[in-house]
Amino acid sequence: MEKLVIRGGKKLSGTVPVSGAKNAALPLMCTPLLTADPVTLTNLPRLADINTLTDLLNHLGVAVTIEGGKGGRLSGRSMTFNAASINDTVAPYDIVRKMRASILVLGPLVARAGEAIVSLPGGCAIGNRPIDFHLLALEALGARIDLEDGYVRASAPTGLTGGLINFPVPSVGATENALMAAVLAKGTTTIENAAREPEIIDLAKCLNSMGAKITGAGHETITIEGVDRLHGTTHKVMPDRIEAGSYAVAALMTGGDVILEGAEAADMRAMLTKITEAGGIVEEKPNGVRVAANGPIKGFNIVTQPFPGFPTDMQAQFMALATIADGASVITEAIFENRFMHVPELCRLGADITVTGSSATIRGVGGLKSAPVMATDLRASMGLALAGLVAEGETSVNRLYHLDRGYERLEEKLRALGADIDRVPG
Ligand SMILES: CC(=O)N[C@H]1[C@@H](OP(=O)(O)OP(=O)(O)OC[C@H]2O[C@@H](n3ccc(=O)[nH]c3=O)[C@H](O)[C@@H]2O)O[C@H](CO)[C@@H](O)[C@@H]1O
Ligand SMILES: C=C(OP(=O)(O)O)C(=O)O
Repeated sequence: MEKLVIRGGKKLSGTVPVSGAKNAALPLMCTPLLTADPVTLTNLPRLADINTLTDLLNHLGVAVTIEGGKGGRLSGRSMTFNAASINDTVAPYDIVRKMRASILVLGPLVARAGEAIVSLPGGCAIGNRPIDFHLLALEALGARIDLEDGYVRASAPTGLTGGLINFPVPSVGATENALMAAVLAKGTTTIENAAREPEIIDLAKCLNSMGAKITGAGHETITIEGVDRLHGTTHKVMPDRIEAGSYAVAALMTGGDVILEGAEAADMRAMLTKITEAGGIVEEKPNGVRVAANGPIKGFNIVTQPFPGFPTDMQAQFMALATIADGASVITEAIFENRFMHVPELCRLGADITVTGSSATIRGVGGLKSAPVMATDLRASMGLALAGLVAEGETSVNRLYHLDRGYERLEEKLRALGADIDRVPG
């Protein structure tokens, strides 16, 4: 096992290239299941989750080729997926347990093959994370759902039929599954209370370029006119707004000045507003977004919400920022019931945080002090790495497999900005 060793106190400055978005890439990689033609995705990030989904697609019979790399599965950024035929409709536990987003093969498999048998993903460190909305969506399109031996079987042997899907609360994954199921259904589907995240828009763009007829992506109501078949396409994965936001926080915390190259400010409004409230400078540039410190960090309040609200995937990073603010901040986690696992670890670095229910009160301290810390999930790991960048002494962050799910070449990118950071055997 490896760990990150960070010697805090360096100001970050320069330009950091923003990678393709993990949370856009994963649903996009499921679109090839909907067509017998090849689909090429460019700007794919080099991440463990991309490998896991590649394994699952291979298992289902999708041929995957990696272009532009110097060898090795992590070296390419452009991949072509060819699902000329589907050999298997089972997503096995061994793969699904590594990555919840495996559930995204459910909708496209039922739509194309008339059946999908997917292991129930179960909960994870941040919460229970049921999949009832995914199942509700498929049932609304006429699929029969059975739960057996830890697997969900969805079947529609004569094909899906368009219908009304009304989500109780917006769900990113369930909206994506619903979209990928409805594109090949007979007739019209309406999704009410759809998630409005930019990743949904990216998925709809890709599906439309394959011949789908989707309108309203990015709004609460999405309409899909089913088509008989889809064709291949080439699609560029959107920039990762969560990765970009994480580097924005790094710039502000370290008193630095960083250009987030390729970042899309329009997708990051809620977090950029909080950067400004915390006293940072935000400047939109032709090639991205500049974030710079401008004096002491001020306290701020956050409630996580579905897009366009403040993203839960940035909560841990902003909590790290709040630990060194002048004054108190309150952060309320309203999406996942157990997403404060970084709190005790931040406290080990000297932070002053009290949690009451779903709210954390963070009283800024003069400075953090290094300690070995344990990452519990992806964004918690980034929160701890950010704290390490300002902590006095040498902080080690263990359990890097979480970070490797979602941050491409993290230590390389931070080092290029001036951080003193190494990945070492743990
Ligand atoms: C791969 C990916 O894109 N992951 C993101 C996606 O996860 P994911 O798609 O799993 O998250 P959802 O938007 O579905 O979750 C929103 C809320 O709905 C609940 N829910 C969801 C589905 C369901 O069937 N039943 C149910 O109750 C969840 O427990 C949660 O409380 O959106 C989350 C919320 O922005 C992000 O934190 C994740 O990084
Ligand atoms: C929670 C996350 O991912 P996933 O939904 O894949 O667990 C995340 O990206 O922060």
